[in-house]
Amino acid sequence: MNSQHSMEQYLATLNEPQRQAVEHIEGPLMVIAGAGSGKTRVLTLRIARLMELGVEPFQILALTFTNKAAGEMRERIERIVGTEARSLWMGTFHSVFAKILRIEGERLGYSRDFTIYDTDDSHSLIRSIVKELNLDDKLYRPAYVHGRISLLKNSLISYREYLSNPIFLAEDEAAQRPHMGTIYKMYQERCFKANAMDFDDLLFNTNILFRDHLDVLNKYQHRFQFIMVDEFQDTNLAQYWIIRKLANVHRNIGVVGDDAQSIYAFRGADIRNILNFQKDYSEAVVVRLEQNYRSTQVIVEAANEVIAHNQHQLPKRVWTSNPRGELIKVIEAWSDNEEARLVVDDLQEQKFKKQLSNKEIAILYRTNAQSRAFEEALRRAGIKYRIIGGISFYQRKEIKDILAYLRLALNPNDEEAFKRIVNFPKRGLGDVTVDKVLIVARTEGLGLWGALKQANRYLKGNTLSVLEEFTVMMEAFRLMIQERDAYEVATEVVRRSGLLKEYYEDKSVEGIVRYENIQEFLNGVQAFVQDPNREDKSLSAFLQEVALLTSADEADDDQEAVSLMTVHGAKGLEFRQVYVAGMEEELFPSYISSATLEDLEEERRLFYVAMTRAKERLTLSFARKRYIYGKLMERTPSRFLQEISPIYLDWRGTSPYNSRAYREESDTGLADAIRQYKQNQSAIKSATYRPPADFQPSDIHLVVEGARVEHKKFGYGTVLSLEGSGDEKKAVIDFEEVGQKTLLLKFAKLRVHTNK
Ligand SMILES: Nc1ncnc2c1ncn2[C@@H]1O[C@H](COP(=O)(O)OP(=O)(O)OP(=O)(O)O)[C@@H](O)[C@H]1O
Ligand SMILES: [Mg+2]
Repeated sequence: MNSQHSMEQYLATLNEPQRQAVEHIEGPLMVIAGAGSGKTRVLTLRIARLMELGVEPFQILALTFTNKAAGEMRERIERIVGTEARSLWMGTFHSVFAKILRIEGERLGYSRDFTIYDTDDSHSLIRSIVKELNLDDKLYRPAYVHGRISLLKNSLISYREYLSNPIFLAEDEAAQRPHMGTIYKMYQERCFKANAMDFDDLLFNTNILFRDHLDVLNKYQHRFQFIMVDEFQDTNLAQYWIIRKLANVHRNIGVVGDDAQSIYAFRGADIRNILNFQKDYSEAVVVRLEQNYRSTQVIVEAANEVIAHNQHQLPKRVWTSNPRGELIKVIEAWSDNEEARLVVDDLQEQKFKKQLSNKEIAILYRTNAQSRAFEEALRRAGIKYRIIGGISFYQRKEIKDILAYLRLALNPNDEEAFKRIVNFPKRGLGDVTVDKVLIVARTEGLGLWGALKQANRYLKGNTLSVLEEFTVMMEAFRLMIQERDAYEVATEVVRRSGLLKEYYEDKSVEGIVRYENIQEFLNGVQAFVQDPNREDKSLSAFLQEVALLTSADEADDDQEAVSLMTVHGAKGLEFRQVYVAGMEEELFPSYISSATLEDLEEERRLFYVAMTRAKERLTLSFARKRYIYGKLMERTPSRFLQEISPIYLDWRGTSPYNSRAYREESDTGLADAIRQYKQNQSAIKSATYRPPADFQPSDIHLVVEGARVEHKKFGYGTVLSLEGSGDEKKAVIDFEEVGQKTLLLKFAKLRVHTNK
């Protein structure tokens, strides 16, 4: 009774097309609509309504962009229909189909405990294959080869198809990499032998499973009466085929997306899936949402203007009845560091003026490398922030070490895990021994575990006994897994493996941090097993969850922190205030992407995504000079800035001297900037005479009396005098912001204007 009431309340807030989509029951449905028009909301309410109409939660499959998005959606639905919502099949494509492959993977020859290889594992495997084949590792760089294999798999091209179709070979030959097919084949075979799947295999193998095992397909086709996909524009072929097959019986497939926000073509996402959908489901009800509920008029209209520059797009109108709102502020800085300072100045002012909390603010950038300057500026201002994406907790060395132990305990054929930890902590087992084991495993078809068990046939002496000790230990872990939960196993593994001792005894700063991280990791495993909503508390379930975390999943929403992330990571999210940094040519649009029209259009969609994350206020910033690979380079403002009419912009002109703030002396950030500009002007000018190596990070030989230097923390300064020599060399520096300091050059990491 209560719950129905709230469903009705929700329905009452919807506009007409939204209601039509929510109330749609049977048959295919496609909602293609602009940013902020309520697509995700419609999808959520439709699920709740279906459940209210009596559809069982396990009959509904909903695929989202991040696991976090799935969690949030589940919570919302729970508020309407109650705890039943927990039994919905919801998550990313990868996590849902990994779950199904755990259950059905034996059909394909994988055991239940298969490992999911992460990018590092894949790269390491490729590196060893390239080495074995004696190929040029510059030509066959792991990241490149992996990208190529990934794209092939996401386009459902197996290595067999690759090898039997001259088209692919011709492509790679043109790129002077004729051995790509051989590497692809070996890569797949090695993964299979190691009982491992990489990320792309989760989709690729699901397709094979459904193609070759009709009884399995049939089971899931009947189970999932309703299938829903958010962010449909970013599905690739492998994903499209999975849902197409699954929906074949009931044909209740509902997709929502926005072609203007398609930003994963580089990973094989294909907007044509939107067109295919209309072909495959000609009876589909197509709903268009045009009203944006998220952003101000200024933001909506400016975003429309930008995206209109793309030739390839479906015609679409987006409007809003929200207030007109503030103009889009453009911040122009002289350097990347100053850009960060000005942004943080503005952010502080806004926080104060509008009583914003940190979590209502986001700073977005095109590449992760841009985060450093913002982190520093925020830290200096004492503002809490969190980086979403970047190096995640689970990517840290010490955590990957524990995970490798746990993975190997669960899947004793996991070669990449084995290579990582067989000699860590140090046991005196060298590469030669490791290679021997792996060669026996491969050539005799024993698999890694078989080869380990028979080590006495091909090893002897101390090496043999150490390796046998290792094998016995892993065996003990293996037995434990069957009886104990993930937490009990993890604590035992951390202790017995010697990992805890290794880091406990390391009293360097890094060692202490690593030790703490291990504790933190164990806390995480404990929380996992204590979660009352979780039925499966096994190590296997835990490892699966960790392997499938997307970078956006790690954000902790309760935290009172400003969010820093790439634009890609911000998809689907919204914030009251958004800063988009680095609006410069060759950065946004990125250097690689301005090459072809198609790439440029993808960058423009990315910028459209960035702009439309903002609810109330949007700020765009760029720098006139920026360090690129350690060199200070001249920058040109992004063409995207020109694509917004001046009527939407608060751009204070190209010179800070013209600015209102300069005249009023009210904007401290800008006033600082101007001061610094004046002081640096001569240095910068002279520096441009010998581009591009005008700045030399931390070269102590260039620190001479009178030199202008920049310090990470203290900012700009002038060297007054020098003392001592060699490692003891110190400089007395007069910093503009913090005054005089004496620094030991060895540690100071100064950037020096050579001033020649
Ligand atoms: N009918 C409505 N009344 C009030 N608020 C709404 C309505 N529809 C959507 N909203 C709000 O508008 C915002 C955007 O909605 P939502 O995130 O569902 O849009 P979206 O189309 O999925 O956006 P994106 O394309 O960025 O993923 C949310 O804050 C949502 O709660
Ligand atoms: Mg959405």
